[in-house]
Amino acid sequence: MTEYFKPIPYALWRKDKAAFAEALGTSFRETGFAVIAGHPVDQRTIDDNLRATKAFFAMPDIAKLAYDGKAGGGQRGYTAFATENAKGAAKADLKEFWHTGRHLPPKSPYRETMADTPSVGEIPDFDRATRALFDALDEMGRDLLRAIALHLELDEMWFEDRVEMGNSILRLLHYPPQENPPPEGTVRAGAHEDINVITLLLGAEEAGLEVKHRSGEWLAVNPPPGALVINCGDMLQRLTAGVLPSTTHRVVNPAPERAKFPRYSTPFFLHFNQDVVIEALPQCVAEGGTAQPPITAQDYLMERLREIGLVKA
Ligand SMILES: O=C(O)CCC(=O)C(=O)O
Ligand SMILES: [Fe+2]
Repeated sequence: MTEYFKPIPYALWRKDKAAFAEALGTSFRETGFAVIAGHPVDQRTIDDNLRATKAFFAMPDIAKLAYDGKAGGGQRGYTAFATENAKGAAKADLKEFWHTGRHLPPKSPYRETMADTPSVGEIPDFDRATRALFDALDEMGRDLLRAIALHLELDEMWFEDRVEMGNSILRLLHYPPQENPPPEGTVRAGAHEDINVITLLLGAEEAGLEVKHRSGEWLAVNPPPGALVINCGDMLQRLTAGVLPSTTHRVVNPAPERAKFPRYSTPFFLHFNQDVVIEALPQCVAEGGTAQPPITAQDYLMERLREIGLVKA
């Protein structure tokens, strides 16, 4: 049987760039996903963020709703339980979440489309801990993009100035325990694709994440402790004319013996700068990919947010 999601050691990137790029590219082409072992994000940064996350979601609804991000399409702050739905799905997901966005300099032109993240006064370490994890994953994401660039026969730094002010988002996710069976047909996260360039996901050790292989089979992703899951989003798929697929994935409800446990996971959605034009790479078209018309990252994001119910049409 093919061994999917075999952890790729991050240390290989330091030792042999070509070998790492090849391993990452092969995994992405096959499943749209990869698992990275020995990632460089400091455990303390992860632990502090998780502590802040748990403290936030433990607050009463009324306190959380003071940070409601609805007016801004849920791109910053809090989105309440059962609000977001997967594209085309009738039922909302059994999750609540928080979004931290990029911290922009006061005069940045990107302020027009990228809002500030609200500060959470009730939890003294919240702003610092979430910002620290945002920055660590932003840095690691840029490093991974260098490997992806090599795989795509681009200059290693090709992505660098296209993502440095990207509208990236750190999502703190809370899937509450399911002590009573949830309503028929509802799941923790319905089948969907991510909108962005790449996603770096922490916290998928608690079971539930499944990836739809092109054979139609749902594959469970069970990263070992300390590993990080990464996947291609729609923007990378569009850039590569489908050569690197943005694979459908979901989070299924827990098995009965885990139903009393919550699930906390933390995807970092790495985005392009809003004004980047996403246009199919000729080398990907040449190898059989299907090009779509060029579109700016901002226009594409708005189109997709309408589809998932975060921005009303
Ligand atoms: O919670 C997870 O493991 C995955 C979450 C996810 O796919 C998403 O929020 O886009
Ligand atoms: Fe996702």
